[in-house]
Amino acid sequence: MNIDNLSLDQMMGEEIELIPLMNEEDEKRNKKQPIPEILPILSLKNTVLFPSVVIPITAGRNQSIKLLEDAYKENRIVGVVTQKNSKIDIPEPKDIHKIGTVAKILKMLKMPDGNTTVILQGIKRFQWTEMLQTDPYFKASIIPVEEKKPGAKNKEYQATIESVKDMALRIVDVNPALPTEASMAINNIESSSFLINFVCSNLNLTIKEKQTLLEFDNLKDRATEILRLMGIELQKLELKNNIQSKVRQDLDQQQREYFLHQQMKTIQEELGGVSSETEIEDMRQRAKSKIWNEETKQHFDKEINRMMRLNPQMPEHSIQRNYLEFMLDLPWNEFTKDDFDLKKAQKILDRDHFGLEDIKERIIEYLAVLKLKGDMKSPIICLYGPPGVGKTSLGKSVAESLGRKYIRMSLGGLHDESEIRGHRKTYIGAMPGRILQSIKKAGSSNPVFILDEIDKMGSSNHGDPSSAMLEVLDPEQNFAFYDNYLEQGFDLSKVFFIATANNIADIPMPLRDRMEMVNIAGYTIEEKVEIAYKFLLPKQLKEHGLKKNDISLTKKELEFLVETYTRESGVRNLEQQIAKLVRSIAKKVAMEEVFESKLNSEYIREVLGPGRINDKYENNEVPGVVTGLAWTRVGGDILFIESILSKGKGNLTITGNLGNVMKESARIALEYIKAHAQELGIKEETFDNYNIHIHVPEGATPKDGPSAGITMLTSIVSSFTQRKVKANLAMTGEITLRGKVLGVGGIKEKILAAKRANIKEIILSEENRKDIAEIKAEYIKGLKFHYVTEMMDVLKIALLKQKVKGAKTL
Ligand SMILES: Nc1ncnc2c1ncn2[C@@H]1O[C@H](COP(=O)(O)OP(=O)(O)OP(=O)(O)O)[C@@H](O)[C@H]1O
Repeated sequence: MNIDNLSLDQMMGEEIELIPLMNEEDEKRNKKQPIPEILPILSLKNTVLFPSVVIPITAGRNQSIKLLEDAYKENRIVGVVTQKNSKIDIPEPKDIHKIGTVAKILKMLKMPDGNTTVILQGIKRFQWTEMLQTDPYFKASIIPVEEKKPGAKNKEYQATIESVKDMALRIVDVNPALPTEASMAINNIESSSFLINFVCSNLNLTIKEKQTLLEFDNLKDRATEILRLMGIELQKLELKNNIQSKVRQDLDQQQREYFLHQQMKTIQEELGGVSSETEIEDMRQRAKSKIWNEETKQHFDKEINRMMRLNPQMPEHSIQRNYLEFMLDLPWNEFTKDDFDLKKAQKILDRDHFGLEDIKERIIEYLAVLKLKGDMKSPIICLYGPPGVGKTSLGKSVAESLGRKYIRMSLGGLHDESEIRGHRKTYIGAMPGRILQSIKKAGSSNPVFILDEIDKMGSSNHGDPSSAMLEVLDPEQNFAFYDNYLEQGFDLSKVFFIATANNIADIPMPLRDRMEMVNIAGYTIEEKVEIAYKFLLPKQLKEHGLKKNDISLTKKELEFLVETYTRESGVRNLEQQIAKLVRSIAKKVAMEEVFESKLNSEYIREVLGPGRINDKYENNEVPGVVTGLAWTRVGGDILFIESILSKGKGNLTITGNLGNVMKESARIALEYIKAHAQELGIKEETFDNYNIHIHVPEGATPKDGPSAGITMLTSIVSSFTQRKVKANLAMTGEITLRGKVLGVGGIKEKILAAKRANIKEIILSEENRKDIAEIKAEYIKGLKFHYVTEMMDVLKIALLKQKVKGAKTL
């Protein structure tokens, strides 16, 4: 047996007329309807019928069908109650509620499936008192139960009714399952009790809740309760709607993105480009051949998965792609095989460089240790010396002889630590550090890596690059060099670093401690001529596409070239001058002009211009002019110190763009001379009657340092005594007020410069004797050294008894 609600469709079937809504009149009529004292009782499983409400019912149980048929034939009045438990098929009197609603059968239809459908309208509530019959259906004696309805003037009740109406309309509004016509129906309801019962009947409530509502005797209480239940329902509906719309939005967004991605992929493929998926797949394939440790592998997987999640149109996508490309491009644990044939190495070094025997030997020793020990733990070599002496090119030869890749990185002007270590990749425009960029370029993890101009590295508020360099150069740390961009340690321990510098004093101390310093001082004129003859000229001829006998330059012409057109310790400028000459001939060859392949000094002058006469020792005819030796970043040089007396009040003037230390030397010298005037044969009043002016040409070049001390001393004494300075003499040394001569630096370069300038004798501090001992005999051939400790000794050697021609009497 089965009693169910009729669906809306069925209700709208042809044979059912639409039941007009209840108005006050209908209600009154209903109330007056006589109710018999004994009624057939129809039990419903899932429905509670409220007074005045019209509902369709389908009866499936035989008893119910019989009941309805009998009642329909009689007065069409039945008592409708709800079962306490809807699961019971054949209920007994104890299984049904006591309170129900008397109903009128408005219509009865026989359905094709054998069921009977009736349209019932609730009339008023009742309570059954005694069950008189249970077979074939329930029949019981009943008493009507009146409802208490507050009057029209009860404001609270009216307000509650208004709220019920508003709330009902809102529920219709937010519940997508309800047709919008429902709000029209609600608006048309005039009777307050019908409104309450209509809402009770149609609201989505449990049967138990509906039965409780039905059992409220006071309509106001029923209204209040329904209001509460509607509030809950409304909240539930709104929550559900919110969730649904959010889910829908998320889905819409995802679908949209998926759709757009697909479109983009197709467009990219049409244009012949590579889609992001293909790119990622390529990268995964490339990663398979990489020699990575577990940690790096995991890192790569994590990062590539991240890339997959990124939208290819977003800038993050290309940042991520660049990062992964960089990881893949780096030569992780990829090495070139070393060639440890040291004889061959020696040959290559000799083939490319003239002289430099000590340095070459040191390099071969280094390679020997590398061959035997197999690691690079020995300190890094730093070649230092003036520009153009072959520091960088030596590194290149080392790379060739070992069969390693060669890279050079200039550290000059580097101020920022991140240039070495890179920027964290979260920054826009972030890049890896230059060390790893160079390694990537080299394509192997063990190249010969020249760190050029390590002394020119500065520091700024962006951090000190030298601290990052410490990690690079320290064999204990560089097996896991951390680059901020890569976010991984990279092994630099197999890299053969060679650093170069011009001035070791400018290399930060901690860096200097980690390197083995090897000095390349510079070349003598003879050596330069040899280098030009054997290396630079053939190299330039080759570079300009000329044949060997297109140009012939004898050593004599080369010497002229060196002396007239270059002023340097190295050979870079010389190489440039040779290149100019070679170019001039190349032009003639190309234009098929007739030319003389043997280049003489006239031709050189024609191409290179008048040239400049190098500073050479001049003469000793003028008092107060003494030759000093200076050290500059470009090597050694000679310099003249001049002093002159003029009538005055004993003032000292110093010119020539001198630094403080040099000015102090002048003052020390003068005070020393004043203190020892008698010994030196100078009248004391001379100091008060004459001004002395000391000048060091060339004024445009800044000069500083203490090494001109003895030169200034000699110059001032020569001016005050008008004594001649020994011919072809030069000197260098620091002075003290006590009269001592201290040692100075840059001796090798100074000696070379002195030789070039035609100096024959040199005064040095005793402390510098050891430096001279280190210089090869051929460099100092023809030079005479005087080692002194006292300033008086300098004067004894430097000043002749003889006065200059036309000497003044002071
Ligand atoms: N002893 C030498 N034999 C042959 N060629 C040399 C020698 N010394 C230098 N050269 C040549 O001189 C040129 C300049 O040398 P290189 O660039 O190595 O100088 P550098 O000392 O590294 O200078 P910088 O300090 O400016 O870097 C190169 O072409 C190099 O081959």
